[in-house]
Amino acid sequence: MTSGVEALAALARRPLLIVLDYDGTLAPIAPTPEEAVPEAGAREAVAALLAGGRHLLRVLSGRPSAQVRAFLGSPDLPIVGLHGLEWPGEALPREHTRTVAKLAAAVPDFPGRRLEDKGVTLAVHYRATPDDLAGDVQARLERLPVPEGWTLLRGKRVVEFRPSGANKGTAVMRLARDAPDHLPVYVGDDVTDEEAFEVLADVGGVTIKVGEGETRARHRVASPSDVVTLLRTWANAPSEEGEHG
Ligand SMILES: O=P(O)(O)OC[C@H]1O[C@H](O[C@H]2O[C@H](CO)[C@@H](O)[C@H](O)[C@H]2O)[C@H](O)[C@@H](O)[C@@H]1O
Repeated sequence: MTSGVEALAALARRPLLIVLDYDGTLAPIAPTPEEAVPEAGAREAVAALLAGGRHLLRVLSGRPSAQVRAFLGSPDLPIVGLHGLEWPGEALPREHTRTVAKLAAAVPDFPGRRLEDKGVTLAVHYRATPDDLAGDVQARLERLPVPEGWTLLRGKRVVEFRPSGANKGTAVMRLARDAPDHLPVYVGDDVTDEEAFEVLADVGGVTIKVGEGETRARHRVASPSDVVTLLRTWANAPSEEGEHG
């Protein structure tokens, strides 16, 4: 395990496929989803990498892609949303609406409860739940029946019901297959990002965990601020031939 931005700077001598999570990676965790604005400099660093054209950049988020786009701008940035269920130019699976409604009806009330119905998944947030109740609330949520063919995800003060199959691991592998001449790099901070870390490690990709906590990633940076520094560094790095861009 390496730590810090310096150890990762030289990677950009090769063309990279940079796949970024959003919450906790490009934006500090905030009290509500609406308040999770990008880290200072993140929008500019994303734009610089896209403009440079040497590296490929993708965002892979649990959010609907439109929310991420609203935060980041950059209309040309490809965004895969909903943990790999939503792909640019492809229709969303619509057969899950009734299951999501049933799941929402089964979620017990608790202080600070917030349901986020994303159409094909359901997130149950408990960030606004008092700390002394959060452990019990999490345990109750994790005991809810999970429909056949669905998976319960654990995240930062959130649990999420999602159809099985698509996940950040399968999504990052699809992105990597579509860019065989680029070294895949995945940067993320949360439990769902571990799915991407696991599969990328198996194919020689670079895996970077943001923040503390156990991880399968091989590298670590401390914060979204470090992620911005890293993206800037890569945007300005010389290529193997010693040229910029
Ligand atoms: O895959 P990501 O881009 O990291 O998205 C994961 C979830 O992020 C959001 O929730 C988390 O961030 C919120 C804002 O910082 C925070 O309030 C919440 O407690 C976190 O769980 C988003 O609301 C979810 O839809 C995403 O799945």
